[in-house]
Amino acid sequence: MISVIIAAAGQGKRMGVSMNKVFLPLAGKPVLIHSVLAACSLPAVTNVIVTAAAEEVDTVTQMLTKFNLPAYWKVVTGGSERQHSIANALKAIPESAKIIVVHDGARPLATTAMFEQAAAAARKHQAAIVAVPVKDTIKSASADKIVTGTPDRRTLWAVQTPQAFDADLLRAAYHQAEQDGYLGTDDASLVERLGANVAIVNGSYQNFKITTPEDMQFAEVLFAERQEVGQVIRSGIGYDVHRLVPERKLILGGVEIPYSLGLDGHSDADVLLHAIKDALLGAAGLGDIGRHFPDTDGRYKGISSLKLLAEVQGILASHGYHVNNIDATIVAQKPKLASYIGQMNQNIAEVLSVSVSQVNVKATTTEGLGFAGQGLGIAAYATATIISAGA
Ligand SMILES: Nc1ccn([C@@H]2O[C@H](COP(=O)(O)OP(=O)(O)OP(=O)(O)O)[C@@H](O)[C@H]2O)c(=O)n1
Ligand SMILES: C[C@](O)(CO)[C@H](O)COP(=O)(O)O
Repeated sequence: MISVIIAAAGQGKRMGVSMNKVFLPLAGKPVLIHSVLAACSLPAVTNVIVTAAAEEVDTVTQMLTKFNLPAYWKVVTGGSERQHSIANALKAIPESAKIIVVHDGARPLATTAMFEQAAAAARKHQAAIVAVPVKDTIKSASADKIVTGTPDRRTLWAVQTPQAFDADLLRAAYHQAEQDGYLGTDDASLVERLGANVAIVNGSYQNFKITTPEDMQFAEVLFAERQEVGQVIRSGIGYDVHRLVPERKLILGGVEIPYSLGLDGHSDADVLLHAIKDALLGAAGLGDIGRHFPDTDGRYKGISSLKLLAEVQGILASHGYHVNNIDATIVAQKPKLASYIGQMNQNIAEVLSVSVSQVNVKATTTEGLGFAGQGLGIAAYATATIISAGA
């Protein structure tokens, strides 16, 4: 189980704008959201703690709510220095966390691979940082700008985030730093003080910290490039069956259809939308509706499947996907569905924010064969294609 801390409680003074730099829009999303989503792209991440300045807690909360994160999240108030912010966030991490990954909200270009490699190295070595070899010659200098030394560049690394740690080790390091009044500029430096080894995993020169206005311009270019290069189409399949029973409404594609029987189920039993949702989640590699909306959860009793379709759309959006097209077939001997299909297409298109031409619902009988043919139940098949903006 991995817990993530995202540091976003700074002021962004060097950016020279009137708002916190992590709120600035970048490739259609705030900088902070890119950083959070990069961290959440690791399946083992179960919770995310975001630090925010006291006066920005509401703004950050609203922002995270809007982007419908795939993991549990919480916003905590930061401190006057980054280290104080992380110390506050540590208090909100569950005791059960094994690995804690710390990441700057201002590093939106971190990749899933960086998080994976840092976490794997932390499991092996207890502590790991993402870093790149320095390219320039580095000098030390006195306050009056006289060079005092030239360290051997071959031993120097420019350190980034994510930084990943054994949870107990990181807690001990922060405790010790507080006792000693030590203030470091990254998390690993606190762990180094305990004598622990910190492993380096290769970062990327593109994983820079957004600090000054030209960083925003450069990041825009890199995101645009990723979008072009990395855009992929994925497809998914969904199938569902519900039993026809008396005293239930028959709802298909969000349309209530007059019939003597209705579909039985925990929700409104809209078999068509269930198949479509499974196809969408399958296309995104995100499991199925049973995983996201278990029928053991009372919140979903009788719920409109259109509402859950909207939630699935939000989950996909938060993973950087949008819907390309849906094709679906309802298998029902009775009632005749042709006159309702236009409305089903419209309902689905509206919820998925696509045009009606991207949704194609069909219906068929089975010539009296099988459970559908005998009128015992209705089945639905769906396929979906979605487009990702790339890694
Ligand atoms: N008290 C602080 C200071 C910084 N940060 C976060 O730590 C990351 C790295 O810090 P930095 O780039 O220095 O951000 P700022 O402090 O916001 O920038 P500046 O120094 O230009 O004011 C940022 O995502 C920032 O929001 C934080 O959580 N709490
Ligand atoms: C943690 C860090 O991003 C590693 O490079 C960096 O040290 C943060 O420093 P800042 O002073 O908060 O910019």
